[in-house]
This record gives sequence, C-alpha cells and structure tokens, in this order.
Amino acid sequence: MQVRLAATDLACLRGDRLLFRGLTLALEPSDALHITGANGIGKSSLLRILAGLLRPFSGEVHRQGSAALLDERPALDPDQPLSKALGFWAAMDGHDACAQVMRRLALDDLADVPVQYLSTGQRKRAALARVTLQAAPIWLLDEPMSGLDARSRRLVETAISEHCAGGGVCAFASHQTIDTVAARQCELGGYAP
Ligand SMILES: Nc1ncnc2c1ncn2[C@@H]1O[C@H](COP(=O)(O)OP(=O)(O)OP(=O)(O)O)[C@@H](O)[C@H]1O
Repeated sequence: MQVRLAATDLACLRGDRLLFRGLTLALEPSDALHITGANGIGKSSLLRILAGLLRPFSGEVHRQGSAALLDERPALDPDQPLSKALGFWAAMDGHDACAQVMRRLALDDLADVPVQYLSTGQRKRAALARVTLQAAPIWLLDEPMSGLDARSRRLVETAISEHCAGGGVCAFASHQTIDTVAARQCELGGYAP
C-alpha cells in the first residue's frame, strides 16, 4: 500500500492563540501516532490540519493516500436507519462491504435503528464503520475510545490494529491508550510565547 503522512514544522493559530509550533512528524505504512495533551491544547485542530480541513498557520502537510477523519460529525443521516445511512456512503465509495463492516463492529443488531437514536458508544462505532467503509489508508481518529464500554473498546482497538497491520497509518487523539498498537507518542504541550 502506498501511504505516507508527513508534516513539517507545523504551527497552528486559532483565534489569536498560537496552539503549537515546530511540529514535525512522518508516518509510514503500519505506523500509529498517539496524540496527547490537555483539553483545548490543539489535538483536534492538529487532526483537522492533517486531514486538510484546516489550514496551518505555517508548515506543510504531505499525504500519500486518501484520509478518513473520525470526529464528532460522522455525516450519517440522522433520520435513516443505520444500515441505510452507512449503505449510502458505501455505495458512494463504490463497494458493498457495509454488512461485513457492521458485523465486525457489532452493529448488525442496530441496522434498523435510526441514527439519531443511537447511544454515544453506538454512534462512535457507527462513525468508525463509516471511516472503515471509506477504505482510506490514512485514519485520523479524534477520541475514538471515548464513551465506549469494554467490549466496544476492544472492537475499536482491533479495528485500528488491523488497519495498521494491513499497511495503513493511524493518527489518533485520545486521553486513553490503545493497547493493540505500538503507537509513537506526540504530546502537545502548549506554546508559551
Ligand atoms: N474556530 C475556532 N476559532 C477560534 N478558536 C478555536 C476554534 N476552534 C477551536 N478553537 C480553540 O482552539 C483550542 C484548541 O481546540 P481543540 O479542539 O483543537 O483542542 P483539543 O486538544 O482537541 O481539546 P479536547 O481535549 O477538549 O478535545 C481551544 O482553545 C478552542 O477553544
């Protein structure tokens, strides 16, 4: 799999606040990066910069391969049953792996439940299903473990380790460790001018 995610000398300004600067990273196939730091330090901002959704104040991002971002907005139609909401995106992405991905994330029993009625943990697994269906080699996951019970946590950990074992890369922001991957650490410490 041709995949690489690199960033050079990144700085991020939000409002009038410089969140971080001088951040350089490079992820090769099968690499995982665990982004840590206090609330508001800039983890989500960094993931959005890496995804190409937010312009860095300075520095550059290079992506070889497409990226899928998991954040609070999974872009699943709230009025549709989960299988149809996911199926829409699977069709857009040109494959029919929906049932298989739902099974792997233990979502089959929720196939007929409208997205808006999913619980926090169910919604998180549904969002990861959406990311999985994108078949992008670069995963950018914002708090993939928050709100999950032990069983869901294992499912998500397995999905991430399988993605990396298959040659994908994964950068994730989390206050929790993910036991199944040997992730490098990127601690955002804040910038004191
Ligand atoms: N659109 C915006 N304009 C100005 N400031 C913003 C904007 N979006 C976020 N911020 C600020 O940028 C800072 C970093 O936010 P970010 O969501 O990246 O932090 P985080 O490390 O992911 O936090 P958490 O752990 O709470 O999720 C916060 O102080 C936030 O208020």
